[in-house]
Amino acid sequence: MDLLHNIGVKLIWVAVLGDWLNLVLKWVLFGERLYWWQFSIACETGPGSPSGHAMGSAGVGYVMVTSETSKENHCFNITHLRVTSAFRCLQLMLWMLLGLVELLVCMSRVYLAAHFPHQVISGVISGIIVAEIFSRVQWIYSASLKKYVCVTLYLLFFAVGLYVLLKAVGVDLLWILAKAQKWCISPDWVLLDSTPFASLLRNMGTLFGLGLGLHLSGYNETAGRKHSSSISIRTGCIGVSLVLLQLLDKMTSSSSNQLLFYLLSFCKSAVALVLPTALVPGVICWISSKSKHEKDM
Ligand SMILES: O=P(O)(O)OC[C@H]1O[C@@H](O)[C@H](O)[C@@H](O)[C@@H]1O
Repeated sequence: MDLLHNIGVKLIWVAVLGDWLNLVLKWVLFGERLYWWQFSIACETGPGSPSGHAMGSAGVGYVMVTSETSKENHCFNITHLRVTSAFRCLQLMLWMLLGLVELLVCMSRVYLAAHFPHQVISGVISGIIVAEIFSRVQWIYSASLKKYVCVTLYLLFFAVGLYVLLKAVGVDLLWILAKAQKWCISPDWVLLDSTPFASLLRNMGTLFGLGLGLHLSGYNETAGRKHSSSISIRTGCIGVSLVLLQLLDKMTSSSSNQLLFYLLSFCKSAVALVLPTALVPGVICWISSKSKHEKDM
């Protein structure tokens, strides 16, 4: 397993678990929002505390900066005692960049009146905590498909169970959805894909897709199609994956049937991970090895 592979895996785990935790915290904390219904991009259907935008960007940004600085450490081949000034400068610049990005994200959410200041600050802090916890977790890099399926099901049933349990005792966790439907200036602004269950299914699809993609790419490698060596093959995989992901992103499903919408949301997110991790590299390597074989004959 190389370093870049591990960084990619950690990024997705932090993004998914961070967003899942954001959903649970929002349900538990019941955070009110300000006047979020006055802008289309801020007409959110989930409670306000902690901010999902602040939490997600902080968690993912923290992983990127810490991984990049340790990767540079690896590239420069330097010991802890002999850290060069260029390396320190790079570290400082990356941390400053992350600070600036977070400042802009938080200010924009408060400016749009989607959040109170304490909600964006708690979002940044909780995002960093999630990322820091995952920097100590090692089993994610070698988790089997079975483990991915178990974690996906556990997270899904935990969130749905919490919703059903609280509903049974008279607490409606979707209270802010009704508010959005009542107050957002245009009904078109209330998008089904911003609802808590759409976000839950999207995250579960992403985690399952990652597990499936890694499992299939492991199968590709044992089948002799090693797709990590050639730069041209890697570039081809990135290019084709980006085009296919753009096409996938453009696919929308009708929101008239909510259950079907959530199911398709799960499938779309899973496919978005299987494509670049297994399908595209597998097919490109198969084509290239076939043409090489034909040339040799
Ligand atoms: O809490 P915020 O900053 O308004 O963010 C809301 C977003 O939070 C994310 O966690 C969800 O995945 C999105 O579906 C949702 O739109």
